[in-house]
Amino acid sequence: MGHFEVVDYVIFAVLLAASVGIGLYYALSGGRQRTTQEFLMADRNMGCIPVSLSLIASFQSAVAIIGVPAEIYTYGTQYWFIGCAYILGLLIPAHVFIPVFYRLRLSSAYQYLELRFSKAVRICGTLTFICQMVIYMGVCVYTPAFALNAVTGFELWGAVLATGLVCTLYTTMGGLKAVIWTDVFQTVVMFAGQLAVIVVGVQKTGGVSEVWRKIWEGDRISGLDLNPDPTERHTFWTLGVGGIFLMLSLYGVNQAQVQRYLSSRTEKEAVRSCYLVFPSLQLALALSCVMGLVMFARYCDEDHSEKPSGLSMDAMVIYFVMDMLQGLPGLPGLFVACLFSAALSTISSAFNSLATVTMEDLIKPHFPAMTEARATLLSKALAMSYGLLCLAMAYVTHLMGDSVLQMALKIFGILGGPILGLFSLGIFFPWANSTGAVAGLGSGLAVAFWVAVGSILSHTSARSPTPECRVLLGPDNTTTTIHATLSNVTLSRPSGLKRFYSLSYMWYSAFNCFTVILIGLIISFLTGPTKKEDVHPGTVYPLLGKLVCFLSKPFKKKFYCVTPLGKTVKQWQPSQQKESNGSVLQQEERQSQAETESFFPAVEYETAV
Ligand SMILES: O=C(O)CCCC[C@@H]1SC[C@@H]2NC(=O)N[C@@H]21
Ligand code: NA
Repeated sequence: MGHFEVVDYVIFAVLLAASVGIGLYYALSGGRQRTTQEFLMADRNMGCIPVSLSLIASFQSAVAIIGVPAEIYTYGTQYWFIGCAYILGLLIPAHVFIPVFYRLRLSSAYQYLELRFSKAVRICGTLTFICQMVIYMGVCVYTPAFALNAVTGFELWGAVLATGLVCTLYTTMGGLKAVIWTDVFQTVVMFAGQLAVIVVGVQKTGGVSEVWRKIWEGDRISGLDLNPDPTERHTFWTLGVGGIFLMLSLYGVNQAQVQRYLSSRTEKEAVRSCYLVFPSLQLALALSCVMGLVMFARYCDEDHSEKPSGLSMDAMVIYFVMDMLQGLPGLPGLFVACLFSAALSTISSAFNSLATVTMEDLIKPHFPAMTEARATLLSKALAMSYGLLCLAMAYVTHLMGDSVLQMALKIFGILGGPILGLFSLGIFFPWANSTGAVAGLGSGLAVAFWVAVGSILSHTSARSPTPECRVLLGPDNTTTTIHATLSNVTLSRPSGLKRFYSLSYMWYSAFNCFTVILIGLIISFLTGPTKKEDVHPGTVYPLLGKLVCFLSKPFKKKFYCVTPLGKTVKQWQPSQQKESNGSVLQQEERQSQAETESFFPAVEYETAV
């Protein structure tokens, strides 16, 4: 089933060659990757278009291309509501996280944690991030190779090795510039591949109206499920609200994305790139969901006997693609190129961000005297070693067996959620101190693993409706319902601890984030909250102050806004720059501080006038 013509291999090889070519170009042009500023930060001179396409590519891998259609085919279009989470999931990074990180002129997001808390907090954050990305990278390398192998006999470990090596090669040679520009190229290939499958799929299934009829009768268009039960796997709340925290953990505080924001030539360019992510992410989501619907329309009214038995849902997507594109030379190759583009662009982003944080957060602080040449060489060696580590992780994924989409989203929830909580604790709660931060992160991770392991051991993965597919059978047009797939039988409502374990994995990000914040604040207050004047300027975003000012706009006189206590506050104008604790601020720092203060009005409480 699904053999490849020569032209398909040529297209796949062209994709790999193009990526290596871009890497080579950036290795031999510009500053020739001789400084970490260029290698890790792309000289901080990138425009918003490439940055925004690169931001998409970072967390849109073969997992989404295979996993989302499988999700839609099995459970209907409920997952599509995650698109609602993209609104706040991108607005908050654009207006809270980017200004804070950009004005502190960081290289690694975790430098923020040392400025706001302490070196220990920075190390803990960095190590958690490294765990998250290494495991996630394993899933991303494994997914395309495994799915292809299951259906087409495509050489599994050969593909994994080819992907890993090509990716390590151009990441090591061309640094962040190469990673961003290959991401741009690979995102275009990714969209093209999905579009090709949809167009051919619709045409082969009898046209749009026929596809729509089958989808409608197959009850695949899910309504707005407002069920508030947090153990329901996918509802508007778990996807639309729980998804916001998933997005914040990825597009707000994940180093791979923060590094792209920081590589933008200006803060405004970075904010614009964040805004540009929204339409592209909606397009990516729509393409994946439509692909799942077309696949459903194609196979719904067929008995499932002729399919190779035991194919997982993820492999079924490849089966569908090869079935659609067979006999159209070049298109199977295009889809394989699309799959590996999605994987490569995510893995290269992960490599590069891992190398950056390892250098900036774990090595440089201990070797301040290290020369640029040696530091850059070490960064390249790190990219290489992470490449090999990720191949090992691919094997671990082989053993896990969950649906790849669910696996990736769980990883983000279990490890990304606590990191989001740690940064939120620092940015929104000035009283939080280092002890609270470490205790919060530790407890957040402990609870996260407790829930995750609990849900695996008690097999109460969140209840899901048994998908049905009503089809017209026989000449007398009787309708029969068959179960599209044998999903786990819905269990009786679990109680107590079992209920806790059956929390929907889409709530992991929010739940773990709040655990870190709650514990972090409690410990901070118990061990002596941080005083306002001790907080490093520009590391706190006065959410309350901004909200109050924003909400009280109608009543606000020029330069004043009313606090909830009815007092008037005088917004601090840059001209009234004070020497903070006696030391004269350097002109440049004064300017950046003024910028920061003007963005976050440092409110001073005066007696009511
Ligand atoms: O594709 C992957 O590698 C991970 C699965 C998707 C991750 C999340 S889901 C919400 C957001 N939208 C995306 O396209 N990726 C992230
Ligand atoms: Na990708």
